[in-house]
Amino acid sequence: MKAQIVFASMTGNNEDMAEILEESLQDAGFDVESTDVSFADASNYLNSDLCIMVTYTYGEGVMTDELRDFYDQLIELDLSGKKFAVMGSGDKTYKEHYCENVDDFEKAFKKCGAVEVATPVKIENAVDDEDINLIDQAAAQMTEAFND
Ligand SMILES: Cc1cc2nc3c(=O)[nH]c(=O)nc-3n(C[C@H](O)[C@H](O)[C@H](O)COP(=O)(O)O)c2cc1C
Repeated sequence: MKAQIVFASMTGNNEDMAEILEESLQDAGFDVESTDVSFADASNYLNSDLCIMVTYTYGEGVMTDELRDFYDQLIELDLSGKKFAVMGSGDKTYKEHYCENVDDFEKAFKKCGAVEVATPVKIENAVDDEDINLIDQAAAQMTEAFND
């Protein structure tokens, strides 16, 4: 099974999440490709069974230009028959905007016809041991979805 992870990260927290998820999925037998959103083309999701977005949220939920460009590509795709998951790191001091771009991508994948196979993981800032458990649990849910 092929998994495509796209991550958006400025200071490394979301990149760390993506790396942990990548390892976890590889251990479960997935063939994983992980790409920085700056270099990613959303159409790559068409070649994978599991589509994953790991994203920051900056600017009180307003997407950065690179995230918006990627989002605009994604929203045009037909991802019927694909499975998806989203996760990200944000900061609760931004209150109602906490991890808002994670929610934006969750809605976008649903609009594209993909089926969500893991509970979104939202963590605060840097990854700690508890967060690693959450990411691993989400990876287990993703894996389970292919065993049904
Ligand atoms: C200027 C600025 C704006 C931010 N806006 C938000 C926000 O709206 N919502 C949120 O959850 N976190 C917000 N954050 C926190 C970052 O998303 C958080 O630190 C995250 O871990 C950064 O991820 P990265 O290290 O992958 O870039 C903001 C941080 C900065 C510096």
